[in-house]
Amino acid sequence: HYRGKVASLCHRALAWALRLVRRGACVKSTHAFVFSNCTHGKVDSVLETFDLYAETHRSLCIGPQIGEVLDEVVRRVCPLLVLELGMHCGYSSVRLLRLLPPRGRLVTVELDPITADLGEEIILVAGFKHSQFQVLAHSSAEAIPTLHSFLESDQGTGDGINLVLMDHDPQQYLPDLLALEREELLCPSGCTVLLIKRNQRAENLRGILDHIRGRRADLIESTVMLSAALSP
Ligand SMILES: C[S@@+](CC[C@H](N)C(=O)[O-])C[C@H]1O[C@@H](n2cnc3c(N)ncnc32)[C@H](O)[C@@H]1O
Repeated sequence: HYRGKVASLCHRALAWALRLVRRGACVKSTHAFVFSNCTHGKVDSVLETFDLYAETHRSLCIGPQIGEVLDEVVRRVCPLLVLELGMHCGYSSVRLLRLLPPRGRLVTVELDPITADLGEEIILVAGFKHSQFQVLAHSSAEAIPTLHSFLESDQGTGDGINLVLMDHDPQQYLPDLLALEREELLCPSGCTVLLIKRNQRAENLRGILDHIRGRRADLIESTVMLSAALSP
């Protein structure tokens, strides 16, 4: 009489425990898999190993499908200075860095310090040097006001940020864009903002979309990504 119910309960408990374990282990296990299975110094191998991991494990990386949309935008904008909010394990950072022009630089922000360390190691494993990127282990709200001093010390990218990739906390997308504008960190001749749309409800992004439309920016919407070219 109770066998079916007990089996169903056990199944649900196991699924819950697995979800819990995978959620906790996600960053470390992604890092360990990529670190030990990719060819060090080969960018394509690093990205392919991330994709291989994501075939069998839960992964927060944007993955190849969104990655190709990102590549297309980076090739078009050819940015000298990119700001990434939400680095995680470094997948999108590596994707961005491999397409930057020789003088191009990436500043990437990650809230969790352990994740930030692991992501930074993966960027180095992919063959990039500290002269090409900077990891800030802070929340986006803390990091943005500090970017000024960082930009001023950077001769090649003095015009400001040309491309912003937001893939952190959707609740922060609008406050962070407003802070970037208030701090005058965006390139005065125009800046492209990419917003990753995961499973957020449409209303969570309504504020930032209204703001972008209010600026009469060119807004390109896809199911996975919103790209806005903010004019001066
Ligand atoms: C979806 S993951 C980013 C995935 C990454 N873009 C990739 O494709 O590899 C989101 C990351 O943003 C970080 N995060 C969340 N809120 C943040 C905030 N307010 N500031 C900075 N990072 C944040 C999380 O710790 C997490 O590592």
